Amino acid sequence: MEQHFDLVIIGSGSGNSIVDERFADWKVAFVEKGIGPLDSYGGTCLNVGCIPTKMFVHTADTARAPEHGAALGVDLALRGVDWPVVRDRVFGRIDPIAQGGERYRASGHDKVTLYRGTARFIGERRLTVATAEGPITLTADRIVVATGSRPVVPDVPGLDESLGFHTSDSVMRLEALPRRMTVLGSGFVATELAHVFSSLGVEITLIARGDLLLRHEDADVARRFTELAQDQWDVRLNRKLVGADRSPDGTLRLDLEGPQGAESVDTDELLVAVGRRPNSDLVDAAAGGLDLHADGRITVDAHQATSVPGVWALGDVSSPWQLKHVANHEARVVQHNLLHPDALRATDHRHVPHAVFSSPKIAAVGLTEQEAQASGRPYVTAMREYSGIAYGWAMEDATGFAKVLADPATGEILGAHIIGPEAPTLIQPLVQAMAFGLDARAMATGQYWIHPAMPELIENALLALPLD
Ligand SMILES: Cc1cc2nc3c(=O)[nH]c(=O)nc-3n(C[C@H](O)[C@H](O)[C@H](O)COP(=O)(O)OP(=O)(O)OC[C@H]3O[C@@H](n4cnc5c(N)ncnc54)[C@H](O)[C@@H]3O)c2cc1C
Ligand SMILES: NC(=O)c1ccc[n+]([C@@H]2O[C@H](COP(=O)([O-])OP(=O)(O)OC[C@H]3O[C@@H](n4cnc5c(N)ncnc54)[C@H](O)[C@@H]3O)[C@@H](O)[C@H]2O)c1
Repeated sequence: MEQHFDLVIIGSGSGNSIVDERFADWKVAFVEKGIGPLDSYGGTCLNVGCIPTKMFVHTADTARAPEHGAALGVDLALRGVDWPVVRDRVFGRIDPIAQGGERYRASGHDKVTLYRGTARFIGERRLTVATAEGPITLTADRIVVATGSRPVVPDVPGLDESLGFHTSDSVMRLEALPRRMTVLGSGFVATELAHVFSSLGVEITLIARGDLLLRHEDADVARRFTELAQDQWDVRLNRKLVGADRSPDGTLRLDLEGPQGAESVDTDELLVAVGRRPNSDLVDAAAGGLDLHADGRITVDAHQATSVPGVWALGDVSSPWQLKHVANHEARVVQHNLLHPDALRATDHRHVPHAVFSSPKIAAVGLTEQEAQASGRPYVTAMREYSGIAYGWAMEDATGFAKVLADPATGEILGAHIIGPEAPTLIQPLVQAMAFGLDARAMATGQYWIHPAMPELIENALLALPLD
């Protein structure tokens, strides 16, 4: 069977938000293969990414209250963690949203058809979809590829499906909390989920291949985070996983190579979190004539157009930033460009912020100091500790700081990095300043800063910049 459409959208994550009432006259098809253990509709962020992880992080932060209370003279005790209640609160909210989104797409509009199955290009603007009822061919004037990314599993002897390891797709739905969990990786997913499970009482061993965790952060931040992680978890730096095996009693044995030679770790569950690869292969982008980067991302121009006229791509499948706010922005640009082909809009990737919701939290925007150094442009930095502001005294925070980088001549803010409580919220005024061209001096002195609130940390860091 063959069907022709005005528009086909592949992937129901950020792609799902493109079609609104302005497309009412368009004949549209959505294609979604299903994600996570339940083959859910709605993509990574909703089902297996940002939203469940942050719901678990908030729970984990709450479980850590006794530790914070002790520093303040408040004697709290964690009496227990009811994992099924924790887990079912999260997915009891998320799963119905995914189901509702799918129902709406499947039956919400006469001119919209939802196909469940994997789409693959078989030519320019020509696809085959493997549905439960058999293959179907779709052709379209316009196609949006929003197929996202998936966890990478490194090629290590024994690390295959029969081992029973987890990725972020499955680990949040564990039947029961294990006594021990080993996390392979040292990036966003590894450090956020290590925080979640350790706060809920699981002994964490974290295996990193380098000597720093979160090594893409500003080096001062990555060093501070690595020190603090070593106080919480059994962190094995400079290690390589070379083998994995499960014994008959269920114990997983992981063989490592490190600075002291061979060693092994016994554990109950393994979480593999070593990065995500773009799903351009699943959609056979090359067969559709789409140009690819060496790392598999689909090549797009400033308007999110691919190398094939009429085909657009957005989000993790094409973006070097695997972040939901970036995918959302790109989806809005694609939406505009579909509706206004004669007045195309470009994406704005100038000041992309990110946050890591671990313990402690981290947030950043703009250049790291190592990037500023490599760029050769003049810069100055200033750093201020939470322990130097009144609210930091209130919290007894002894480890957090904010660091800012600026152009010494103009005061242009080049980068900002915060590690400590509420970092993802605290960074936002700096993102705004960079986006709207507010310089460091004007930002610090041209407005009131509520006393004694946490943003005084930013005010103090900006005031400390040695500008010309
Ligand atoms: C654990 C975790 C936590 C995260 N936390 C954050 C966070 O706090 N903040 C943040 O900004 N970002 C976070 N991210 C990243 C964020 O989730 C992604 O950047 C974002 O969801 C990407 O959106 P997308 O639309 O590109 O892809 P997706 O949302 O992944 O959508 C792609 C969809 O396409 C489908 N698909 C793939 N191939 C095909 C095919 N051939 N045919 C049909 N369907 C197909 C998939 O099943 C999927 O549903 C997190 C990611 C993970 C894994
Ligand atoms: N808060 C957030 O915004 C958030 C949270 C989670 C995920 N994400 C997005 O999802 C992406 C994927 O997350 P991630 O943590 O899987 O990837 P990542 O790129 O953040 O980190 C991967 C880590 O694995 C390490 N690594 C790579 N290969 C390895 C190997 N063979 N053995 C051991 N370590 C290895 C890398 O050195 C790196 O530290 C992130 O880059 C981010 O864009 C965002």
